[in-house]
Amino acid sequence: MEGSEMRNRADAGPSEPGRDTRDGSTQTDSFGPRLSKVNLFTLLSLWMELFPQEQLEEDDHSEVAKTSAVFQIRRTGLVVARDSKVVGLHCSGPELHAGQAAIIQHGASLADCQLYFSRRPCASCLKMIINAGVSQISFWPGDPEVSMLGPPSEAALDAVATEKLKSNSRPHICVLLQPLAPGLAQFVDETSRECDFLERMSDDEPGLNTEELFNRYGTFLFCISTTSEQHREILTHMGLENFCVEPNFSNLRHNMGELAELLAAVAAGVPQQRYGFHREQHSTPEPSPAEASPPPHHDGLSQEVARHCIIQARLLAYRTEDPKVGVGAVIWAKAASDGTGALSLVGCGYNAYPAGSHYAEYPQMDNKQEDRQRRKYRYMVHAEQNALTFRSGQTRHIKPEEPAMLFVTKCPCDECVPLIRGAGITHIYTNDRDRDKDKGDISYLRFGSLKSINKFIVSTRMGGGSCGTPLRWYGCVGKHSGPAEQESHRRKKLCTNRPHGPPAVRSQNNNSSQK
Ligand SMILES: Nc1ccn([C@@H]2O[C@H](COP(=O)(O)OP(=O)(O)OP(=O)(O)O)[C@@H](O)[C@H]2O)c(=O)n1
Repeated sequence: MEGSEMRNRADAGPSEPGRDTRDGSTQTDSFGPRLSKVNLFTLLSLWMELFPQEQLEEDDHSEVAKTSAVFQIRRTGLVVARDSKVVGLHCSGPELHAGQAAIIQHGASLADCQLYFSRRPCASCLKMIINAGVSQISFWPGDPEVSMLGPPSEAALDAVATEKLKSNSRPHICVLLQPLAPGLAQFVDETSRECDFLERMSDDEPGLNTEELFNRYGTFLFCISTTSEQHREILTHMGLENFCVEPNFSNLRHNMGELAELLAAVAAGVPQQRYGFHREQHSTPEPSPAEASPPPHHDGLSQEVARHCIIQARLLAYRTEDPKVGVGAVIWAKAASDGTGALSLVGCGYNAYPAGSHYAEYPQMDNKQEDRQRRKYRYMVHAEQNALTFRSGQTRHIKPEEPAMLFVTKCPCDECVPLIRGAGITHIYTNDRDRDKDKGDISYLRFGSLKSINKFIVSTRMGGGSCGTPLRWYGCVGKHSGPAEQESHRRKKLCTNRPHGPPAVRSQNNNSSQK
């Protein structure tokens, strides 16, 4: 392992200092514990591995598929970060591995980037990535891309080659896992159960058992499902013997388990069934249930892909710096052709104070604070604004011929609508809970009159939810109003008056924030 470093930060202390609570005494709400950047990137890479797979084209790819099966090539997810900002989200496709897709898209601009893989990449990917001059390669310490659970010969050859590449390379090749901030797992679990998507369903179908729906989808694990013995064997073959000794091994499995459960909880908050994004029709009355049968696909984007992307946005929201409301946004354009089908990342972000600033220096109050100077609104950069500012690079300017899709966990506000339109976004996927509200310092009045952009609003299937059941569409003005809505609005917050949980964790210096 000369020249490279295998680091386990699994037993490092909290990744970020505690939040400055100078104003805490007057704050009734405070955002919960925060996801560390390393863990966000790790989670996004794991989630990318599950990007809905495009159908293999029989003629072109069947041979590739057969070869992959023989060599047990596992699908892999990849996050490319530059200066701690996500500039690429990739996954293996029918033909290209995730690492190869990244090389094709970014080329030499991978230099000095940090790569987060959901599996240790195979030697053919690794050599190209090292060659591109990346500064760091981190991978999830489970079964590698050339699976150790398959035929041994290929895996053994690949393991020898990757070890040699590691020992001769400049970039740090390592395992980076951080423990979750205290209380984060519980916070994510609670907020996922109260997620807008589940909440909307229970509002509309009061009898619906959302708890059951939540639990049903919360089961996938990343190499946590292998037995301890198998896992030890895999680690040993990968040259990670140092993880096999106690207490390292238990710490590693514990940290992996926590992250996998967190991802499962976030994904479970956006159920696959009884739910979907549906295009809002302009100037036409809401169709009756009998007429309403939106196709499963719209503009070529399946419900599965839309769900996948909004879950990415929800993961980003757990990096918020807003004391009250976490919002995440991700923008994809139709362009590339790796495992993401025809999608290529434009940018992503979450709501936060301006990059490089000290959180505590800024007002943090909401509009319940009478002194307007102490309100956060003039300082907080919105999720969409960060996603548009920190795009993936020159190549990711939004081109008129490439439909650009924004997935955002909260309805765009009046400050963001002109930016979104001006940037050339063609599709918005969101929910419409605050739509048409004027809250004084922030208002949501312009979204409704936005006609030039296709709007897809989360809606739920009515009356049993079998595939043939007609759908009822939402996105209608003023649907939620009155005390019930206000109560529901109060509960919708990612964190509102949490009865328990540890003190909030906050970075005082957000130099490295993804903006
Ligand atoms: N599309 C949006 C909408 C809102 N925000 C974020 O959400 C915050 C405002 O949230 P909102 O719920 O409208 O207002 P609050 O005053 O926080 O809460 P309340 O509902 O109690 O008024 C903004 O500061 C911003 O951080 C965002 O990032 N992107």
